[in-house]
Amino acid sequence: MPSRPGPGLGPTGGEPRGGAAASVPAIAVENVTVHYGDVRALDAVNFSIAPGRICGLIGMNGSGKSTLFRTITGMIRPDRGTVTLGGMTPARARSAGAIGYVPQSEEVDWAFPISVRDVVMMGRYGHMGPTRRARAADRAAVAEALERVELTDLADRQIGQLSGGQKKRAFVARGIAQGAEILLLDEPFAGVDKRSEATITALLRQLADDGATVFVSTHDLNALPALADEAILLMRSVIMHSTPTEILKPTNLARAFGLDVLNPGTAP
Ligand SMILES: Nc1ncnc2c1ncn2[C@@H]1O[C@H](COP(=O)(O)OP(=O)(O)OP(=O)(O)O)[C@@H](O)[C@H]1O
Repeated sequence: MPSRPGPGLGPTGGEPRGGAAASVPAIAVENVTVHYGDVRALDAVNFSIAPGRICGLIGMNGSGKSTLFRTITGMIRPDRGTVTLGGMTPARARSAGAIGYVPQSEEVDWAFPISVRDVVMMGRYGHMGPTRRARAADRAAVAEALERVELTDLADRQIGQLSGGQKKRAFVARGIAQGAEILLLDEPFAGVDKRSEATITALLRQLADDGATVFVSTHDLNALPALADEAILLMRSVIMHSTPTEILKPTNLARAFGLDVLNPGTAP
């Protein structure tokens, strides 16, 4: 993974202002098509995201958001097209610890007997070697990550005994402890109250200010301007990739959702 972009990249985004590393997209998806049997979940998806940006992913149920995340992380291999992360294949980026993934809640076994601290420690596995024995540096990174997401007091709780927002923060902490340069979050605001949503939004902004690239799916359209520098409207392929303001224009949302989702009363 190229080193994180330095001060050449503005904290709230903006185009990279030079430097070879800054010209390599953090996430590049080229012509990606994915099928599940006969179902075409993604169809010739194309876009790229520059380092240090927060990009929102918007689309109706079944539009392919989770499939796109799984393809970017390398869990799914596309039938056609390529994904590159900082110039690397997903497999290489994963083994380099460059991708952090916060899955949808339904994908996690919350009954698994593991503490919050241990979940965050999983982010350090790539740093530990085959013995997976935590060293002082690993424990310090976990403690710092827990502090950043304000979960230090709950570190010894079983992971399933957290609230929805706290669970999301635990997984964000795993990505922080890992030192992930690309963070993918699938619906981090689902089942989360406004306060936790604001905490997570502020945290993601800090991570992006530090150079991380954040790609986040959400159904909460009203949260988009505060959350993201740019956004993608997905419906099997990219309908639009622009600023949140542009994406949220009713005519554009109608292209993805087929109705005026922000002002349902005014829908034709
Ligand atoms: N394992 C699977 N086998 C078959 N079809 C699948 C599978 N997973 C997803 N699909 C289908 O692929 C399409 C895209 O699904 P995906 O889960 O990526 O959408 P999504 O945008 O994440 O939806 P949601 O907002 O409901 O989470 C849908 O038509 C879905 O039914």
